[in-house]
Amino acid sequence: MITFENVSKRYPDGTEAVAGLSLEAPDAAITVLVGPSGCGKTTTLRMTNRLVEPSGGRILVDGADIRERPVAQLRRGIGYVIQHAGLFPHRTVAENIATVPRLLGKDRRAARKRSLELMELVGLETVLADRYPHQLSGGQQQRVGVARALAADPAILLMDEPFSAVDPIVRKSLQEQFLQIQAEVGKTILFVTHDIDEAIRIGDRIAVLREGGHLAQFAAPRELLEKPADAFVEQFLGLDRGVRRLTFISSNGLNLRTDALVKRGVEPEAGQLELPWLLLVDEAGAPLGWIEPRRPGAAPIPIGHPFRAKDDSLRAALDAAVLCPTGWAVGVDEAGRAVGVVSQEEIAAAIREAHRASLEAV
Ligand SMILES: Nc1ncnc2c1ncn2[C@@H]1O[C@H](COP(=O)(O)OP(=O)(O)OP(=O)(O)O)[C@@H](O)[C@H]1O
Repeated sequence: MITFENVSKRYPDGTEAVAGLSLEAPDAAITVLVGPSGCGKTTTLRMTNRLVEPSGGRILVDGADIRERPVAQLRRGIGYVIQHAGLFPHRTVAENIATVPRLLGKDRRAARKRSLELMELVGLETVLADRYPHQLSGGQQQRVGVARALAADPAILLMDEPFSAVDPIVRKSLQEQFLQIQAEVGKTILFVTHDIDEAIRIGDRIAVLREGGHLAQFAAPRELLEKPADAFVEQFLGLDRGVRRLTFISSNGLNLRTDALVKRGVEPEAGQLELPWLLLVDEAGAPLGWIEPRRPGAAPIPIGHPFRAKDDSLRAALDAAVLCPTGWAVGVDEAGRAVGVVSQEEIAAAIREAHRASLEAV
């Protein structure tokens, strides 16, 4: 656990970068520091590995003041990933990753073996091991940066905007993979970003900072979206926080109807002819499109995208319903077979129900 106790930083020119920051970053969790430019996120991160010394307060790792340990020893237990990866340009990928193990005295072969293992962990093909950083894409470089930070198996990872130098699609895949890696390695992570969507996607806890390094709110993502502490946090979260909080509510409480499913080549039953729409499925149960029983022979209407009935959120179900011209969402199982359909109206009722339950829980 990393504990900030009333930490402040005033730079020599008088800039108040961080003011009275107190928070606890729990073990094996991702704590995100988010806020507008200049609010002291990087300063806070760099105080944790003593690249910057606080002007006041204390930082503790597992209860011990970080000033009581030699800096080199402290940093050995802390991996650091920065924007643009910060790789050594004249070292190959494998050599970059092996930097710290080599410094710690690991022999060349063992260090290379570890590099290759880490490349696999972060989703890099090992054929890239002997390339130089400039021969990699931005996303690949970021992965090398993460692998290098993990190389000495530190308990703590500090990550400063690690995914911000790549395009949104690569960024999303880096985020997803990062979450998978974290599920495996369970590090205590402090992650800086200015992007609230990234914070909500990856954070277990989110610290929203405002100008001058003041902590505006420290909460889990769902709580942040449901109960922003003040107008600043609310504005920072953006206009669609109502829809985004549905990401944290499971869709498995939705009542999926199965009477609207009809197999290809099978005549609809009498009761089905009363329904406005029927979902045509193939022999294996995969959705093919919507048909109108009153207009036999018309081409099926595409379903848009389905949602995973067991594990997707209400947000995914709602999105599927609003994207489809029929206003119905198709729920599928892990094999992509339709398990039922649900209307926008029923999803809206489930949202109201979830809202009421969360108000009652307060
Ligand atoms: N070495 C320094 N000397 C003086 N002022 C500094 C120094 N480093 C940072 N600052 C100032 O401290 C404040 C906080 O900077 P910091 O880099 O911690 O913010 P940030 O939230 O990480 O910003 P960004 O999102 O733009 O990277 C800013 O006003 C910045 O100009």
